[in-house]
This record gives sequence, C-alpha cells and structure tokens, in this order.
Amino acid sequence: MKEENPRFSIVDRIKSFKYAFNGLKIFFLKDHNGRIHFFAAVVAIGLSIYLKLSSLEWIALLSVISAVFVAEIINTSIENLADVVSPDYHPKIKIVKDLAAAAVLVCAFLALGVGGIIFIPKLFF
Ligand SMILES: Nc1ncnc2c1ncn2[C@@H]1O[C@H](COP(=O)(O)OP(=O)(O)OP(=O)(O)O)[C@@H](O)[C@H]1O
Repeated sequence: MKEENPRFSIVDRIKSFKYAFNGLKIFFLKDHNGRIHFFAAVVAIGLSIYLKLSSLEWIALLSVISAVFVAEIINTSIENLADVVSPDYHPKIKIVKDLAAAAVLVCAFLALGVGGIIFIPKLFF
C-alpha cells in the first residue's frame, strides 16, 4: 500500500508520465476502437490542413477530437476493469459498460456535428 502523503519526488512524477504514455501506447496499438479513432483524427486533421481552417475552427476541431479520445480511453479502461471484476454476465456490469459506451457516443455525435458545421460549407458550397 502507498504512503498516505509521500514527499514530492520528481522521479515519481516522471514515472507517472511514463505510465500515462504506456496507456496511450496500449490504446493506439492494441485497442481496435483506438486505431479507428486515430485513423479518423488523421483524416480530419489532413483535411483541415488542406482546407486551411481558421484558428477558431482548429480549436473547435482539436477539442472535439480530444473529447472523443478521452471518452474512448475512459470507456476502454472501464471495460477492462469490469472484465476483471465480473468476467461473467452481471446486470449491473451491463449498465456500467453501456453508460461508458454512451459517453463515447455523445462525444462522437458532438464531433460529427462540429465536423459537419466546419467541413460541409467548405466542401459543398
Ligand atoms: N460481464 C458483462 N455483464 C453484462 N453485460 C455485459 C458484460 N460484458 C459485456 N456486456 C454487454 O455487452 C456490451 C459490449 O461489451 P464489450 O465489453 O464487448 O464492449 P465493446 O464495446 O464490444 O468492446 P470493444 O471496445 O472491444 O468493442 C456491453 O455494453 C454490455 O451491454
């Protein structure tokens, strides 16, 4: 068990970063949804460079891309935890997993809406 309030340690802080980057590596290399989101983000960013978005449009786009990544990473984390806690079917685990998936869906709809507002006028009008 960890000490209640350990002294500040720069080595521990660097280790925390290492663990977080390891989480990113797991998400992008091993998680199928992570790969799909990464591919979608690369396409959206490539298109944005081509269309020369304004600063505000970039801020909106990068914000929604980040929101989708954050939601999907937390969803994947919850799924992994739930699979350890309850490998067998449990009605409460269904609710937990469905709620986590709903968070991703909300962010994905937001990203679609913002992407549509930015790209549709530039591509079709
Ligand atoms: N142990 C369980 N108990 C109850 N329901 C479960 C359980 N495991 C999965 N489910 C149900 O199946 C759905 C899909 O679960 P799963 O863990 O396979 O997520 P997924 O979205 O398919 O995962 P992935 O990220 O691999 O695509 C959940 O949203 C939930 O409704």
